[in-house]
Amino acid sequence: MKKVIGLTGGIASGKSTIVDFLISKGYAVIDADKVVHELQQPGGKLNEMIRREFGSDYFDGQGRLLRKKLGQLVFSDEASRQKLGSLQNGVIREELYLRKAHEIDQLPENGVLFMDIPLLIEQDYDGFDEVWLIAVSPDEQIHRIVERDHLTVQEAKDRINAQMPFEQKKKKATHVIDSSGTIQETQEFVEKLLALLY
Ligand SMILES: CC(C)(COP(=O)(O)OP(=O)(O)OC[C@H]1O[C@@H](n2cnc3c(N)ncnc32)[C@H](O)[C@@H]1O)[C@@H](O)C(=O)NCCC(=O)NCCS
Ligand SMILES: Nc1ncnc2c1ncn2[C@@H]1O[C@H](COP(=O)(O)OP(=O)(O)OP(=O)(O)O)[C@@H](O)[C@H]1O
Repeated sequence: MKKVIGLTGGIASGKSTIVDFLISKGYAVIDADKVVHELQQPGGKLNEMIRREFGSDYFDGQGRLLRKKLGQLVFSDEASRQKLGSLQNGVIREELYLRKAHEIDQLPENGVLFMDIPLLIEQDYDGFDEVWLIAVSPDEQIHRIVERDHLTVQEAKDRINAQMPFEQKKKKATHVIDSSGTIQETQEFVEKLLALLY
């Protein structure tokens, strides 16, 4: 039987790192952040919608969305975040379900599709055989965000606070992946979960 696994976790919990590992193992993966970025680029379904709502200050001369700039606005102002959500969420959801149907069609019998969706639990995405939730402490998230994205501690906290706390998300997860150790340790644990799938 084909399976679809949802992969989720807070910001900088290690989703992309696990996705890279799954791809290296030959698994099919839909990465929601990448899909959103495609939809936001010139010609994408969201590009013009965002320009109309937020103005051309958020675009460069080639019509590309200045994501960092829009991120600074929406993660420091809840009303703007909600406005962006009302604008984008329906289009994103529709695109993700379309791609999911397409990828499932391509899967071999007993194949597994992963969907990395950061807001999977917050936004009630469904239709998964399992949901894998990555665990990381807020302190570690702040540390990683500051290191990786060169944001201030306050900016890191704003992003974390825009998401549902781990304890609440845990209720909806079938498996929890601890990412507080080394990347290798996380990968070894993921290997164990993969082995349980068959
Ligand atoms: C605000 C935007 C332009 C910032 O772009 P940027 O390149 O700086 O960040 P990126 O898209 O890579 O997201 C990084 C992480 O931020 C978190 N995040 C993104 N959007 C949100 C949000 N609305 N609420 C809470 N956390 C969010 C996620 O953990 C995500 O993995 C962009 O994140 C966006 O359009 N977000 C809303 C779309 C969305 O819901 N994305 C999540 C996919 S389900
Ligand atoms: N055990 C671990 N497992 C996964 N990532 C780790 C681990 N230890 C450190 N990291 C680091 O944490 C940082 C964040 O990882 P990654 O970019 O994969 O997170 P993410 O959840 O995809 O982030 P975002 O929500 O911003 O898209 C990276 O710099 C990664 O190298």
